[in-house]
Amino acid sequence: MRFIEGHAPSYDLTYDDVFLVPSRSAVESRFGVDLSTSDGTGATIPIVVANMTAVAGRRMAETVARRGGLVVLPQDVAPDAVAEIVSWVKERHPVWDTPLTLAPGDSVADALNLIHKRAHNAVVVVDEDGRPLGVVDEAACTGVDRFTRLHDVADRRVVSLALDTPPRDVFDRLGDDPHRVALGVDGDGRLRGIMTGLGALRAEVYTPAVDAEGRLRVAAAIGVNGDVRAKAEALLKAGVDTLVVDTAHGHQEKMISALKAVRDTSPTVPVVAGNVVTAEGVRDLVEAGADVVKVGVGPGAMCTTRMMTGVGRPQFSAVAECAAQARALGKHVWADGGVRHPRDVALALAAGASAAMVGSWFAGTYESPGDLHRDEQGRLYKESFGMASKRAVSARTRTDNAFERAKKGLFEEGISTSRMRLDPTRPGVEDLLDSITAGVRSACTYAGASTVEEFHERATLGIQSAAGFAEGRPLPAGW
Ligand SMILES: NC(=O)C1=CN([C@@H]2O[C@H](COP(=O)(O)OP(=O)(O)OC[C@H]3O[C@@H](n4cnc5c(N)ncnc54)[C@H](OP(=O)(O)O)[C@@H]3O)[C@@H](O)[C@H]2O)C=CC1
Ligand SMILES: Nc1nc2c(ncn2[C@@H]2O[C@H](COP(=O)(O)O)[C@@H](O)[C@H]2O)c(=O)[nH]1
Ligand SMILES: [K+]
Repeated sequence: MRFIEGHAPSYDLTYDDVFLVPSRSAVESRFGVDLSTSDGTGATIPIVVANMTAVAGRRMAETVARRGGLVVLPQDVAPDAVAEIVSWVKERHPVWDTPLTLAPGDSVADALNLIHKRAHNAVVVVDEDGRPLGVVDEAACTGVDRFTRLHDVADRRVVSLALDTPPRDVFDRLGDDPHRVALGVDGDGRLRGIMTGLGALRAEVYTPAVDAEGRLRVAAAIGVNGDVRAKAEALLKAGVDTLVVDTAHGHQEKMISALKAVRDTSPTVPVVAGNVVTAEGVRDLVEAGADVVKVGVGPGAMCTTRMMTGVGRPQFSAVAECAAQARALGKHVWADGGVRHPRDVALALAAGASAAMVGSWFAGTYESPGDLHRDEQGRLYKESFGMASKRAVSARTRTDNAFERAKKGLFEEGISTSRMRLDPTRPGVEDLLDSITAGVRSACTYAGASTVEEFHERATLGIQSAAGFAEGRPLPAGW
C-alpha cells in the first residue's frame, strides 16, 4: 500500500478520509479475483461477523460459513449452549440451506411466524417421515384466514432433487425465477435441504468455509475473566475452529495472561486477540500467542467509547499501523468495526487486514438472532445493542450479587437499543455478502490485483476532503 505523492498523512485517517486510485490491470474479470484469506482461519472471503449477541447466532453462523465467511459466537453465550450451537452448525449441509418445516395440519399463522427466520421465503410442508408434500411462501399466506391449514394452501408442484445435484443444474431446473425453491432429498425421499435459484448461483460463486472433515467452520469468543483456560478447552472440545480472546482494552496484562492460557490449550488452533490500535499492542499480543490481532477501538456503530473516554484511533490508520507490525512478525490483523459500505472492507484490506469484522450492519438481516419488528411506517427492523451497553453488561453479570452488578453497571460504553432496518432490497445477510464481495472484487481489479495479498501490495491511496467523499455518494433523489 502507498499513498500518491504528497498525500502521506501527518494525522490519523478514517475510511471516509481515503480513496483508492485505479492503476493498470491485467486482471480480466472480477471473477478472476481470489478473495480467500491467508490468516489460517480457513475463510474464503475476507469477512468475519462480530461476536455481538444481536448479530451472531446459529443461523448467522451457518449462512455466512456456507458463503466462506466466519462467525464469532459471543462470549456471553453459556458454554453448553455454545457446544449445542457448534454441533448444530457442523451438522448443516455445506451447500444446501436448512429448510423450515411444518406439518400439513399446522396453520398459516404458524408459517408466517417462521418464514422470516430465513431468507428463502418458504416453509416446506412435510409428512411424519419428513418427506416433502408442498411449499408455502408468503404470497400463499396472504389474503387467507390465519387459521387456514397448510395442506390447503401449499403448492404441491415441488422440485425435488438429489443432494449431489450440481448447483448449476439446480439453477437450470428452477428457470428464470431466482426466488423459486428446489428441495434437496436423500435416497429415501426425505427432506434434507432447500435452495433458491439465487442460492444455486451463490453456490457456484462462493466456496464454503469448511474444516478438514468438510463441515462448516465456526469461531467463538472468550473474555479475559474467570477460568479462561477451562473455557478455551471446553470450546475446543465442542469443535470450535477459531478462538477469539476479546476485551475492550486488549493491551492490558489480564489479556496477556488470558491469551497465554488460551494458546497453551492448543499449539495449532488459530487464536485471535484484541482489541488494540497500536503497533506496541500488536507486538505484545503476538508475543503472548496471537495469530491474528483484532484492531479497532471506538469505530463500532454501537460504541460510545470515544465519546465517554476520548480513547480510540481513526480506524484506517489504526489498521494500517497494526497490519504493518503484524506482517513484520509474520502475523495478521482483523479490522474490527466501522464498516458501513462495501468500500470500507476494500479499504481495510488495502490497509493490510486479512479480514474485516462486521457487526451492526448484519444485525439488520433475517439471519441475526433478534425478533423481527415493524416500525410506524411498516418497515422491518431488528434491535441491536453494544456488548458494553447497560443491557449487555446486565445480562453478562446476571449471576453476580446485586452489589457487584450495580458496580459493573456504572461503566457503560455502548448503546442499549437501536433499530437496524432491513434493507428491502437486501434483507438477508447473503444479499449483503453479495454486495460487499462484489465491491471488493471490483476494487481488486481496479488495482490490478487478483488476490487480497496483491491488493494490499498494489493499492494506491489518496486523502480526500469531506466534499470529495460526498461527491462519491449516489444522488437517487436528484439535487
Ligand atoms: N472495540 C471497541 O471499541 C470496544 C469493544 N467492546 C466490546 O464489549 C465487550 C465487553 O468487553 P469489556 O467491557 O472489556 O468486558 P469484559 O467482560 O471482557 O471485562 C473486561 C475486564 O477488563 C477490566 N478492564 C480494565 N480496564 C478496562 C477498560 N478500560 N474497559 C473495559 N474493561 C476494563 C475490567 O475490570 P473492571 O470492570 O473492574 O474495570 C474487566 O475485568 C467485548 O465484546 C468488547 O469487544 C467494548 C468497548 C470497546
Ligand atoms: N465500545 C464498544 N464497542 C462495541 C460495543 N459492542 C460492540 N462493539 C465493537 O463494535 C464492533 C462491531 O462494529 P460495527 O460498526 O460493525 O457494529 C464489535 O466487533 C466490537 O469491537 C460496545 O458496546 N461498545
Ligand atoms: K462509534
